Amino acid sequence: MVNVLRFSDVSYLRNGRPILDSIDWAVEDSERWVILGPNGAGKTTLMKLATANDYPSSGTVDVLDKRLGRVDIFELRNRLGFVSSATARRIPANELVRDLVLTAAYSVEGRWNEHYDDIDIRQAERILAEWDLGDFADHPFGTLSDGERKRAMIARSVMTDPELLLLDEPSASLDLGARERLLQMLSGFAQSPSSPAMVMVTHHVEEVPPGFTHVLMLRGGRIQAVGPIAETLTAANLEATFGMPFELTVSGGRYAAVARPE
Ligand SMILES: Nc1ncnc2c1ncn2[C@@H]1O[C@H](COP(=O)(O)OP(=O)(O)OP(=O)(O)O)[C@@H](O)[C@H]1O
Repeated sequence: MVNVLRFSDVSYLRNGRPILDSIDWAVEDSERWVILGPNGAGKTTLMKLATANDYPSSGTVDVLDKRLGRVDIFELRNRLGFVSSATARRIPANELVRDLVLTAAYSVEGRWNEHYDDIDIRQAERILAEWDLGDFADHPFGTLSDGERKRAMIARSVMTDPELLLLDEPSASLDLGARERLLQMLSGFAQSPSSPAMVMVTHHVEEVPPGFTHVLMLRGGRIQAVGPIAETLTAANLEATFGMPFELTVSGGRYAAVARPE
């Protein structure tokens, strides 16, 4: 087992306020983590540190065995896959889906005059099929539905064989069918031994894909609960995290939570 991410006593302060407070957390290469918490809990800030897009105010963050502050972050970012609504906004609307995936191998957004190797072209075709995008390969990114865009961004992020894949709210804004289709794919991907370590942020227990192994629950910048999902994602921990009582059901590896009448 290899640590791909390690936060040691990490705090992140802005305007004298702790946005993350004394976070101790480690992710191993075989693990798939869900980060769960209410609005403003600090989830996006945690992802900024995990993707080397910011630095802690105190404590240490190690990403793929490299200490933030001591490593060339551009070299590190080539070993990470990251999908968020902000990364999708940077994609030119006229970029073809095939090129979107292919250009990841060359760390560019928007095809120019690069020459692509056959091995990269074959890898892109395989990944497009895997994420059910074969029919959209020649469509411009700007014409895709939200669900297709999410799949296209994930396909791009796995093109480089990242050692750690981070997904910030991949199911946000999707309709029920698109959400379920994406969850099935994420679940299959999470359960493949050849997949990288994964960390996925969500607000909703219904969006936890079966196959995810661990959960970190955040509230007000502090860890409320952390550990293997089966024993940590409980009604009591949801109440501590979201500040109200829930009835939690688990069926076929899927979670559902509704407010418990008081
Ligand atoms: N650079 C900053 N300066 C000041 N406050 C900040 C900064 N970054 C984040 N915050 C504040 O820190 C808190 C946590 O923000 P963050 O975006 O990490 O939460 P989140 O859990 O991702 O929320 P959401 O679920 O709504 O996306 C919020 O109250 C936010 O306003």
